[in-house]
Amino acid sequence: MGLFIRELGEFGLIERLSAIVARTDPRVLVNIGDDAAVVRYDRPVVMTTDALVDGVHFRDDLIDPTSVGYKSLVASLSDIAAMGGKPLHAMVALAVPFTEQVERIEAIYRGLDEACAEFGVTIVGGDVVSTSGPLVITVSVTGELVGERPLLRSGAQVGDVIFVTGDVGGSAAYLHSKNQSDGLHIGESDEWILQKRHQRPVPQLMAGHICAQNPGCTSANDVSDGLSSELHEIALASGVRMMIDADRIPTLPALRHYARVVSVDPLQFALYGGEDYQIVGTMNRVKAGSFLSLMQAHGIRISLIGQVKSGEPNVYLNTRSGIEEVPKKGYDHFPVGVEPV
Ligand SMILES: Nc1ncnc2c1ncn2[C@@H]1O[C@H](COP(=O)(O)OP(=O)(O)O)[C@@H](O)[C@H]1O
Ligand SMILES: Cc1ncc(C[n+]2csc(CCOP(=O)(O)OP(=O)(O)O)c2C)c(N)n1
Ligand SMILES: [Mg+2]
Repeated sequence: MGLFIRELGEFGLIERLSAIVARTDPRVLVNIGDDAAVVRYDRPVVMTTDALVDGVHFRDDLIDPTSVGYKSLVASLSDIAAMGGKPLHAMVALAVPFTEQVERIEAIYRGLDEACAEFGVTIVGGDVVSTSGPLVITVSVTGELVGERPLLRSGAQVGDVIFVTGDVGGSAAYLHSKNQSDGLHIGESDEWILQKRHQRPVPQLMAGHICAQNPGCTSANDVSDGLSSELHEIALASGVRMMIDADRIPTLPALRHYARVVSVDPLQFALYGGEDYQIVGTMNRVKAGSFLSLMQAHGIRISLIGQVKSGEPNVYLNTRSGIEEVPKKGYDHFPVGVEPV
């Protein structure tokens, strides 16, 4: 049996956790240990926060605690990327059950630290409280805008092309496979590929920088709730219609293979799954060629998946059998009309 947090106490835990994430950063004037942190920024500040709840955002049998920590930071970095920002500092608030073991929280912090090191972020503070409910990790990140302006959801123009980075649906396919009762639908190497999408998503920071510095990029949104949901957000904020081509939506061979085995349309995962942490956005058609080349020169996979049209804000899918409306579904914490279980 490991050590329980109540044997260590609040301050003992904070001491251990801050040792895991300690780093020196010339921008940090006051680090962990005082009433608040003080940092120095030279440019407009971008800030975001996301809470992750045990049982809702992660579950022991789907993800290891180090990856939970890693992914908790990535979820916020992804929002900063989609705004055209460079993440710099983070705050982490933990609501910890009385029965929690120190080992698990330390593992989460090792994952947070891993992501901090990889993406140049310093954790400058946080909070620890007890709870009679599940573990909640709230990560807030601040950074600076890299370009002259933030990337918004509201700038899409009629005639623009729609782009998405990387591939979508892999994380949701992994969750789906783990929720199958017989669990034998997936080969080992495909499972490993999809597991990585779920457990270790990559925030599209470089793609966000390139978008922010290109005046032809008219809107951007990160894919947390699902491609459909994010496209609907852009359509609504910009007052445009989005038309996407089913055949151009980028999915992994491992996802398509799994989808075939379980007889699910791969687009179900790609459009409505979520937690892809890719960037979807719109781009002036004339500037699209050089934009694509620059992305590719940086090793970023990017696909043009459709066009922006005029009309009532909505999203449509062009398939081989015709054009259909894409429902605005995706991950919703409080779906209307669904009674809690
Ligand atoms: N409790 C809240 N108080 C104030 N603003 C909130 C709250 N929850 C969400 N928001 C804001 O609403 C907007 C949409 O949130 P959300 O759907 O979570 O975006 P995302 O998918 O990018 O994380 C964001 O600007 C977010 O900051
Ligand atoms: C145990 C478990 N069930 C379901 C999911 C899938 N899931 C949970 S939250 C979510 C959407 C993203 O989270 P949210 O809090 O809506 O992020 P935001 O849009 O605010 O960035 C998804 C797809 C998961 N990761 N783990
Ligand atoms: Mg959010």
